[in-house]
Amino acid sequence: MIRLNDITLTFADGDTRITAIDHVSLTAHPGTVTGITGPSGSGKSSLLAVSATLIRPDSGEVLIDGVDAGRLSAAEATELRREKIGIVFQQSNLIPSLTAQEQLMVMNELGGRGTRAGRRSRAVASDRAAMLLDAVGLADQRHKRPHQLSGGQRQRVNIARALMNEPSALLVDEPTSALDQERGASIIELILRLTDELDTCTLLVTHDLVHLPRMHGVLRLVDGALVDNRVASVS
Ligand SMILES: Nc1ncnc2c1ncn2[C@@H]1O[C@H](COP(=O)(O)OP(=O)(O)OP(=O)(O)O)[C@@H](O)[C@H]1O
Repeated sequence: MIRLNDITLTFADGDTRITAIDHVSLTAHPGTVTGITGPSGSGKSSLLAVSATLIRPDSGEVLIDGVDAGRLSAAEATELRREKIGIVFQQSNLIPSLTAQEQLMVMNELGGRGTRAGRRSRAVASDRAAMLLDAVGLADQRHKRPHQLSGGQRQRVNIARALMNEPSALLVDEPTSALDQERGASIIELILRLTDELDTCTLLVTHDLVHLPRMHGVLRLVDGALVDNRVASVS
């Protein structure tokens, strides 16, 4: 579970400070996708970065599976990210020289001993990579490198890679921004299905309102503050 309690985050801006997140609280449960929406500059990416423990807020608590990230040392926070958090960034950041299968295998090398599955042998990791690439519809593309894949396929590899270490939290930033409507919709469907099958608590940033009715809950930000909090029946 991800729980944010009264998060405020500011950035220096000359002599003053910009408030990127303004007293935001949220709870995301396993098996659900929470959409985070709002206009450009409203704090969506900042909220995801705080949830990922990549940025420390000025105040408030970030709890990942009950662990208070604010009380961890930098090394412990890195370990928490490896074990518990899968991140899909807006820009595909695949390694150009590696095949799809190898992109996933790299995550196993980074995975700590304490992950939900522990660090696996190469054979077990290879099986999990193959299973995930199959789950994202790329079983027959696994030996291709990023330049041989379409934008939608690269995004699918990103999602599979984020799930390699069995994270309890999946954080996804604008996964459809570089895709047409149809490919975007199929990426959203994929994230919904994997969230259900793998029981992740998923936060998904999108400015595309079309996808929001499919989510279990929606948070709308304006100027860093929560203005609408729709939580559906699924919890
Ligand atoms: N590293 C930073 N340094 C200074 N200001 C920042 C930094 N990151 C974000 N901001 C500011 O914080 C506010 C929120 O930015 P953020 O990127 O979280 O918004 P967003 O809703 O994700 O925007 P977009 O939809 O355009 O990606 C903006 O005013 C932005 O300029």
